[in-house]
Formats: sequence, structure tokens, C-alpha cells
Amino acid sequence: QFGKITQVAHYVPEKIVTNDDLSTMLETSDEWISTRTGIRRRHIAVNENTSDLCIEVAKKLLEKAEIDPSELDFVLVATMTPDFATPSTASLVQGAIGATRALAFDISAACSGFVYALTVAEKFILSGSKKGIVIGGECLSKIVDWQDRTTAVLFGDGAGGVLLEANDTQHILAENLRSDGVRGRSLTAMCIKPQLEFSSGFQNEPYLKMDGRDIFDFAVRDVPQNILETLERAKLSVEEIDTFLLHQANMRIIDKMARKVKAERSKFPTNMDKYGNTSAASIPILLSEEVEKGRVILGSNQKLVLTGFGGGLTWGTLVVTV
Ligand SMILES: O=C(O)C1CCN(c2ccc(-c3cc(CO)ccc3Cl)cn2)CC1
Repeated sequence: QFGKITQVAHYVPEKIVTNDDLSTMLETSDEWISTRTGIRRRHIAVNENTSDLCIEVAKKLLEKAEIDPSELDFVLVATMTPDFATPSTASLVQGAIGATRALAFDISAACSGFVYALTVAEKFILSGSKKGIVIGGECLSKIVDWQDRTTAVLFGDGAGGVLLEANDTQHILAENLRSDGVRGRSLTAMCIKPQLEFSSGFQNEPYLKMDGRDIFDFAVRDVPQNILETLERAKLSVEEIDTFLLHQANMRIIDKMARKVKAERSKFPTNMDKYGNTSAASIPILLSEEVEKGRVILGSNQKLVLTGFGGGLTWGTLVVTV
């Protein structure tokens, strides 16, 4: 059997930080941030960690699907900001919701994490599992250097996820996941280096660091081609896709990608204005909002493209019918 998305949910922390709020603590402005990125505000966790955001999503999925947690075979969390290296954030979610039968582990693929995790999740269904949850969740605010205006203005916290269930019909029509570790150091976070000879000297670099130019150019150059290749694998034309759900990193990148794949711009919903870049959470939050707005209808057989791109470097596209 194949994996089918049967429920969606998202959760963002309550506190909203606007561009104007940031301009009181950084040499930046609402004008610069909104024109260069499309971001106007972001949600920032206060006394909540990544597992807390993911637990809220998991609870919403169980509630909306009216299923008991013991029915779940797996809990996967895509995150680059786990609460701990161990226990995994997925394991914390599994314990908190009482999914006593579920295996649980995190997937580290930065902003491609959700499409990577969805693909991995389906492997469990293809080999006999029946039901599980796949969540993208981040508290990027805990690793952002709030003195660095080139990155501090870009990121936000949040989580989104789906319930994936076994179905006799194929719903993930094509996958195309890529990685290029040669360029990996263009976006780094939570660097833990070996201690020098038994010194307690702090070798670690917790902050997210990014070569914005490198990543921007990578996104515009490599991702459109990945989308077109995946559509070929699915034997679908661009026109047959109802909605393109791309990682919400930057408005200008979305504009460029729509032009490069020659698809109508109106098929590329965006919400980075409200949430900033939430890395692995951005695609599931966007999907959940599109369902909430009735623009994506579960069970309608609509064709979606889900595309992530970012740290690793990683990038990847799934063509999915819902
Ligand atoms: O000067 C300008 O206009 C700047 C130029 C640099 N910008 C960038 C650069 C890279 C990203 C980015 C980040 C990730 C990490 O999740 C993934 C994917 C992308 Cl494309 C976002 N913004 C902001 C505006």
C-alpha cells in the first residue's frame, strides 16, 4: 500500500515580533526586510521548545482524525532545532501523546526536512505500516544570532504536520530528493566541535550562520530544474499542477521559481509575510493553511508540488495528490 495524506495541522507560538520590533534592536527597517524578503512578522517561542510546538500539532492531528494515539505506527519529526540530540524530538512527541506502539526519530535535512520525512514515512507504509504522523517543527529563535541583522530578520518558529495513512492508490506520484555536501558549509547551525585536549574551552558555535548569496543563488539555479525533472517522473505537465507549495524562505525566490518553471504565479501561495522562514515547518504550515482556507481540499484528487531547499545543502520535490 501507498501513503496518503489524510489530515493536516499547524501550530505557531503566540508571541509575534514585527519588523518594526526588530528595528528597535538591530540596524534594519521594515522597509528593507519586507521589500527584500516579503517577511513582515514572525512568531517567536517563549518558554516553548521545538517538542512543545510539535506536540500541539500531533494533538491536533489526532483530534481532527478522531484516532487513538495507540493506532500510530510511526512519529517522524523533521527539525534542525531539536530540543536535544537525544532524546529525539520525535520521541518526546511520541511519549507526550501516548503513541505507545510508534517508532520515533528525527530527520535532519534543514528546510528540505519535511519532504525528506514524508518520503521516508511512505517507506514504512510501503513495507506494511498503516498510519503515522510526519511533522516539520522548528524553534529557530534559539539558534539565531540576534545581533546579526543578515539572519536575525529572516527566521521564525512554528510547526506543521500531516497524518499519513495506507491506501491502495498511489498518492505520492514522484519523488526527487537531492543533497550536495560539498556546499554544506554555506549554511551551518549548532556546530559542536571536539573539545581541545581535555580543556573545558568552549569550542561550540551554536548560532545559525549563512552565506546568503550562495544559498540564494543555489535556490534559483538548482531548484526549478528539480521541480521540472520531478514533474517529468510523474508524467504531469506544469499546467496539471493545482498548487506549488515551496519552502517559504524569500518572496523574490518564489517569484523567480514560478517564472523559471513557467507556471502561473497564483499557484504559489506564500505566508512568509506572517511567519518568516520556519525551515522544515514552512511547507506543512503552508499546506495546513491552504486546507484551512479551502484552497487545497483533502480527498479532491488535486495535484500538489511540495519543494524544499536549504541547509545540507539539500533540496527535493514531491508530486502529491491529496
Ligand atoms: O540582500 C538580500 O536581499 C538578502 C539576500 C539573502 N537572503 C536570503 C538568502 C537565502 C535564504 C534562504 C535561507 C534558507 C535557510 O532556511 C533556505 C533557503 C533560502 Cl533561499 C533566504 N534569504 C535574504 C535577502
